[in-house]
Amino acid sequence: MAIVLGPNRYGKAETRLVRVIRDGDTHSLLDFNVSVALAGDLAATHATGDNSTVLPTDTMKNTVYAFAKEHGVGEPESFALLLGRHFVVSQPQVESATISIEAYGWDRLGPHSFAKRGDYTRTAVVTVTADAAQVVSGIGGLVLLNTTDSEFHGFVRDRYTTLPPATDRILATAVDAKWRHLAADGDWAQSYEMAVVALKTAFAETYSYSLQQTLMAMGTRVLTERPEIAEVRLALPNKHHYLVDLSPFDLTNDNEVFIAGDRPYGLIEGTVTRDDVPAAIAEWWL
Ligand SMILES: O=c1[nH]c(=O)c2[nH]c(=O)[nH]c2[nH]1
Repeated sequence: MAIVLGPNRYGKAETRLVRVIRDGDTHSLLDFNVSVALAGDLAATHATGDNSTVLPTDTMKNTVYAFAKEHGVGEPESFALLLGRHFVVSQPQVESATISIEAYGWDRLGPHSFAKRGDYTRTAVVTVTADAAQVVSGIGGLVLLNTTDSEFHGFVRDRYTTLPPATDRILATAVDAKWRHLAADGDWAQSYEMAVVALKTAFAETYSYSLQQTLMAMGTRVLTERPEIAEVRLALPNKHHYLVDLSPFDLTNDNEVFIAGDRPYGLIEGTVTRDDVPAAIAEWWL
């Protein structure tokens, strides 16, 4: 029996980068959280602490900031590809580089004034190897709610089941979604905007008998409308809204007054994929 090192990677997580682009008096702002993870020939440092193939994580952080100045920052997918390719090309021991970016939105208030969008974030996870690149885009924390057109009944009942069947309920969720692109180039801004429109439209337009059905409809809509996307992964928390019992006050409650539940919550997760696309080159998670 031997004990061996299994899969491993390392990098600098959550480098916070704010880049101001000045066009005279009119400025724009990009606000990223960048994580770098490198994998490759790292046996020596794990075995003996021989760091001769270890690019310091501190250097990765510096590279993020220097690239923001030298190359500028645009779409998160483009910046992630630039960084990933740099580490694979410049460091022979690096076999794969995964760059993950969360992009925080700022709404313009004036030529150089902005208000932070407090809700959802845009994400990009790019994996680069010597001969391939994989781009995964996504959104996190997009809260959606339908006040009707949602039912849930016909479910399994056992001796612990108390949930009453619902023929008209609130359906609410905070969408975490990621989608894998077929190619490593594209119009990232347009693709992202239209994928998000597809997710929102499918949520709003689906008459739902379960959040699972809504998940499938959302993933299907993205793939139907966006030929550049191979596969969509969704995690949909069921943000339960409970009808308040107003009968002690001699009041009716015809689906008008709710308690917004916090936890626990149902968590519905699934992948919707085309059946004729190449497999992912690297594992990716939601
Ligand atoms: O859309 C739903 N799916 C479920 O699986 C489930 N389970 C539950 O208690 N409520 C719901 N709602």
